[in-house]
Amino acid sequence: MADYSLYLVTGRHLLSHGKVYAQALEEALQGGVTVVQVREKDLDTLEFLEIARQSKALCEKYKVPLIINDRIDIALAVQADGVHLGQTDMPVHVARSLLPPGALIGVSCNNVEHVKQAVHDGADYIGIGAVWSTTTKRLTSPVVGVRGVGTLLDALDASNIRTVAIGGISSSNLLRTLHGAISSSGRRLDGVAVVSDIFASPDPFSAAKRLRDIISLHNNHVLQQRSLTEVPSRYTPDGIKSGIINIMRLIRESSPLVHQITNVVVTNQSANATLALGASPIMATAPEEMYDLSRIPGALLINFGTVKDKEGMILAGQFANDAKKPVVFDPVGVGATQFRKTTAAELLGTWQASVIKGNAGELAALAESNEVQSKGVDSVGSGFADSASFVKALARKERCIVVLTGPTDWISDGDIVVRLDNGDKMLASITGSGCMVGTCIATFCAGANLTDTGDDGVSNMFAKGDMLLGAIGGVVALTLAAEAAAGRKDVFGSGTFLPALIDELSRLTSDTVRDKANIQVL
Ligand SMILES: Cc1ncc(COP(=O)(O)OP(=O)(O)O)c(N)n1
Ligand SMILES: Cc1nc(C(=O)O)sc1CCOP(=O)(O)O
Repeated sequence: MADYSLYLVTGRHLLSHGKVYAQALEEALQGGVTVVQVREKDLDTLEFLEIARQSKALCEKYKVPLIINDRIDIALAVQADGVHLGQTDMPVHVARSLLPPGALIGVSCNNVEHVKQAVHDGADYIGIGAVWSTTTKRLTSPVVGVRGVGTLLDALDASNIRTVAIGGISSSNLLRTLHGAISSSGRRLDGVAVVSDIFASPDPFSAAKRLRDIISLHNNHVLQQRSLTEVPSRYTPDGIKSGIINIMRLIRESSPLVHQITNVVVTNQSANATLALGASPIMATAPEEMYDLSRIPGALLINFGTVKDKEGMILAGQFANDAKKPVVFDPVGVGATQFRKTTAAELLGTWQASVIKGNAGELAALAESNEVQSKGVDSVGSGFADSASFVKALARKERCIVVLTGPTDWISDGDIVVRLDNGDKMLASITGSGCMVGTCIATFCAGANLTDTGDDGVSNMFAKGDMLLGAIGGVVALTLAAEAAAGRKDVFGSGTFLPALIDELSRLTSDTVRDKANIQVL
């Protein structure tokens, strides 16, 4: 069976200055390309044939399948291994009847209908694109996005058709592409198809090798995760409490930076909550400072309550991913407007969140579920019928920790679900308590980021440390502080509750966590 993992699509016009086609192709093959497609859109037949012949000789030398784009006659003439067909090219069954038995046929797919048709037609593989925007080809269909690729993979059902993503893939977004493109049942891409990042490079060998190394890193990570069959002992209620206490100590000792791009309503109280926990807040929004901030140990919170600063949010998340810093995403009011939905999709398509936190209405909107509605930033009704299954499924889909807040808080990494029953109804009487949960989660994730053990799957590819523990710690800290504040004699209402809440965050002790945190692991 063909290995689609690094699928090169050529294009002679893209060659870097002074490069010769055959030389560039051979360097790419030496760098680890596993399939080659010859794609020439503006060559006469004779020139195309010559390029295809050269490609065939090199592909044979490196034992790599050769695919020809669009042209069945050329594929037949050079005895290529197959063809790639677009939606307006020759139908699969006609191509099949012309090609020798066993020929590979690939089809371009941009939406679920294309995918279903390709399965029905018996294609061998599909090219899903464009996953990112690209300048190599003028796109006539919308960009699918990393999360959209997962939706197309859902449409493959049990078929054994192979899949590659194409469009704008480079070494800077490959890991995000491989990690984020996953179906609800856990089906992943078989590979990625790349044009310019390899073929326009002055050094196609190094360009292909860089991509190859990222693919190996991702594959190793997947294998490592598969070998984790049991719930690790640190995720018993007592294990979790010990983990939270350890993170609390680390935050107080090391005071990590918690960079927060948040909304104007809560900026002040979020900064104070961060300080109360022992960390250092910075509420910076200018795109120009995102790189420098990402180099300082800590975590990033992106709360789009007043949806501004999108450029800064995009850059901050990308830099944080590069630096393996936690990214906590609080999509405040995402169900309220189409603009918020589009913005959330764009952000989540660009970087990998470590934790997504929201109320039932917000998370329903993100998951495109109608089970719970929102009114502005608030959730309407009593929530999900089965909150545990909901958070687990969303965590699997978004490839991160999901925190569903409410009278009971539910947290999942896609395998384990944790139920937390602390807090006080006074939290609902102040504005921004949900945003403060996000801040506390980001602060605990910053602490967890300092504890990376690098073993048994704790470290993930985009943020070092145990993000599940960080998310639980943040919720536990705020809800226990709320209980303590609400029980104080000097608290008479929401006006005195807020400062008491900040005080109690700073006074939170190991004993309180051990004795009062109400944690169940499901
Ligand atoms: C692997 C792969 N996927 C998609 C395409 C695009 O093919 P098509 O839709 O035929 O468009 P053109 O390449 O002809 O512009 C591809 N070539 N390879
Ligand atoms: C040939 C092609 N097909 C696409 C599709 O969406 O079907 S995108 C694309 C060009 C991909 O080039 P690059 O890797 O340089 O971005």
